[in-house]
Amino acid sequence: MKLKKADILKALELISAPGEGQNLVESGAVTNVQVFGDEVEVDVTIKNPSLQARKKTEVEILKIIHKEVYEKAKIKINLKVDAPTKPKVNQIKGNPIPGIQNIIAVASGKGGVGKSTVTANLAVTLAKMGFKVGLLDTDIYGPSMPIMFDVATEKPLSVNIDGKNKMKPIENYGVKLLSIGFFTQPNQAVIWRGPMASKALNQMIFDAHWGELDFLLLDLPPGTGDIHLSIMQSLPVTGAVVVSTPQEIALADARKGVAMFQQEAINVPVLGIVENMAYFTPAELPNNKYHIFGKDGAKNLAEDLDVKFLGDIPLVQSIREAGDVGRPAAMQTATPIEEAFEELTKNVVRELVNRNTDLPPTEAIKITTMAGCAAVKKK
Ligand SMILES: Nc1ncnc2c1ncn2[C@@H]1O[C@H](COP(=O)(O)OP(=O)(O)OP(=O)(O)O)[C@@H](O)[C@H]1O
Repeated sequence: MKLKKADILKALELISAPGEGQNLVESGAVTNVQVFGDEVEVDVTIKNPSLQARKKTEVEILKIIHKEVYEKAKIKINLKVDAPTKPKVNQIKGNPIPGIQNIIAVASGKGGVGKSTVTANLAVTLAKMGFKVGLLDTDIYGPSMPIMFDVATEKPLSVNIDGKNKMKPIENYGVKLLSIGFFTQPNQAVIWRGPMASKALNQMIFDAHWGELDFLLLDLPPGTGDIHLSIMQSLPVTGAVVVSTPQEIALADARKGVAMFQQEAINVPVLGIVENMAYFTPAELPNNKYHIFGKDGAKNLAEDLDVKFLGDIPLVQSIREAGDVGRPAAMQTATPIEEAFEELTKNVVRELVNRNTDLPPTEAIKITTMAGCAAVKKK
C-alpha cells in the first residue's frame, strides 16, 4: 500500500492539540510529513508541555491516520514541545495593606464544591503552624464563615487606632475573621449591586484593624464575576488557590476560574488546584475508596493547565458536621483529616514561597522561606 502525503495532512486537519483551538495543520503544529510506502513519519510541535498533552496528541495522530487513511499504516511521530515563555507575573495590584504580608484568594468557579470549607481549614491549619492569620469572607451571596467559626452571633467592635475608628475582626481558633455575614440578619437575603458590595468589602479590608498578619485568606464568591475583578484589582493579592471536585461540570468551571486569574486585567499567579470531595471512605471499610464524583479530575486538570496540584481532601461526614457546628475539621488532632489539611497547607505555603522567590520582593510579598515554620518542616 502506497500512502499519499495529502491524505495524511487531510486526516491531521481533523484533530487539534490539547488547549489549542486550531487543527494540527492549520496551527502549524505539524512541521513535516514524510511518506514511504505504508510508513508515515510525522513531525509535530505542540505548546502544552504536560505529559498528558504529549501522550494525547500522539495517540490521536495514530488513531486518526489509522481510521481515515490506512488501518495498518506504520507511523512514527517525532513530537517536540515549544512552550511559549511565560511573561514573569509580578503585578501586585492595589495598595499594599500595612502589616499584611501575603493575601491568598480562594476561588472555585462552581458553587458548593467546598471552597469555604477548604478556606476555613486552611486558615486554622496555618494558625496551628504558628502563622498569624486573617480570613475575609467576601462571599456576599452566602457568607458562611461566621457559622463555620461559631461566631454567627458576634458583631465586630469599633476600636480607635491613631485617632481613626477601625473595625476589629472577630477572633476564634487563632484566626481573625471579618464577613459580610456579621452585618446582615441571618434570615435576610442580601441583594448587592456590584459597587455597593465593593464598597462594603473595601471597608472590611482598609477600615479594619487586622494588625500584623502573615496571611490574609479571601473566601471569594463562587463564579467569575464583577466582584472578583474588583477585589483582584483593588487588593495586592499574592496568589490564588482554586478548589474543585473531580466532577466534569465542576472542572469546567474551575478551568474558567484559573483562566480568570491568568487574564491580563487580573494577572494573579495561580498557586494551584485543590481536589475536594476526592473520594469517600466509609468508617467500616477504611481501606475502600469510592470515587463518587469521579477520579483524579482536578489532578488531571492541574496537569493540563500546567499549574500545581496542591492536594486532595476526602468526602467525610465529619468535615460537613464540623463546618455546621463551627469548629473546622482540621482541628481534630491526630486524624487523617488533620493530616490531609496539613499536607494541603504545606503545599500552599511551599508554592507561595516558590512564587515569592521567583519574583522581586514587594511590600506585599515577604515570606520567602518556610524555615520559621516547624509544622512545615515536620515531614
Ligand atoms: N470534604 C468534604 N466532606 C464532606 N462535606 C463537605 C466537604 N467539603 C465541603 N463539604 C460540605 O459541602 C457543603 C458545601 O461546602 P461549602 O459551603 O464549603 O462550599 P462552597 O464552595 O464554599 O459553597 P458556595 O457556593 O456557597 O461558596 C457544606 O455543607 C460543607 O460542609
